[in-house]
Amino acid sequence: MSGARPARKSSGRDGDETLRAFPGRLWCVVPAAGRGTRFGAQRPKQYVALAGKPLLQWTLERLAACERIGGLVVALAGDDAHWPGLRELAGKPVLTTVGADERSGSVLAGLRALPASVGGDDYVLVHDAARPCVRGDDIARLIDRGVAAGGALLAAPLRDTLKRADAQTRVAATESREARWRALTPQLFRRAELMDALERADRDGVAVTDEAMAMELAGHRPLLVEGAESNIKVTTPADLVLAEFLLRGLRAEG
Ligand SMILES: Nc1ccn([C@@H]2O[C@H](COP(=O)(O)OP(=O)(O)OP(=O)(O)O)[C@@H](O)[C@H]2O)c(=O)n1
Ligand SMILES: C[C@](O)(CO)[C@H](O)COP(=O)(O)O
Repeated sequence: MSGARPARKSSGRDGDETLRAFPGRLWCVVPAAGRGTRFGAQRPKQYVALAGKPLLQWTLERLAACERIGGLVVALAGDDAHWPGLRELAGKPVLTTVGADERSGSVLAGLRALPASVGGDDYVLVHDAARPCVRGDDIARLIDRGVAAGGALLAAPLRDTLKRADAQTRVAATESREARWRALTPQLFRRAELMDALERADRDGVAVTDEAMAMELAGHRPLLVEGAESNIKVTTPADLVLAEFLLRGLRAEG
């Protein structure tokens, strides 16, 4: 990413000349306002170098390359000093807004910053900036099955034996892995329903860790759509090594 510019709240007017999002394609909100505490780098992990580019650049490029996505809204930290001022990727508009102290708040800010042309009943995607290895075919399958189901998320079935630990990190119990899945992103919901669910969780003081949790609390039953195990979330430095390996494989696939 070229020279950094401070994050600023984009209004619909900012990208009017490119807001003609590709007809029939969905907008994607990208929460990218985290601090990367568990990663422990000098800069927020979304800006650490990954295969020669900032991690966030990979994620945004992979989303913009997806045929089914028409525009991106990136929620940035108010003091983000690394954002390069992108306004377009692959001919698709890139808008920004200021995120919040929690991921759910950043997602809500992104939903609010979507162009007015995105109606309340329109489906939108939410994808972590920290997941640079997402596959376009997974996104397409999520959209096709999620729209039919009224909302969905990519997920991976738990394949390891699951242990619960006591305070001394010793096995307290072995938990069933039957019907247990790991939630991934993107997650796909109607704009208004998701905003209502997130606002309701916030009012109720419930800390939701993904969009589907907020939707479940609001009475919805999102569909799990199996996604690639390679769609990892970069949380610690060890994940970055794996992400570089996975990206190389994705590039080899073309
Ligand atoms: N207040 C926040 C917190 C997180 N995120 C984003 O949500 C995604 C998943 O969050 P996580 O992996 O937990 O990132 P961090 O919160 O930065 O990591 P940590 O918890 O280690 O600080 C990331 O793309 C992150 O930038 C966000 O937009 N706003
Ligand atoms: C949204 C998510 O990636 C689904 O697994 C996860 O909940 C994010 O958690 P984090 O602690 O904010 O990284």
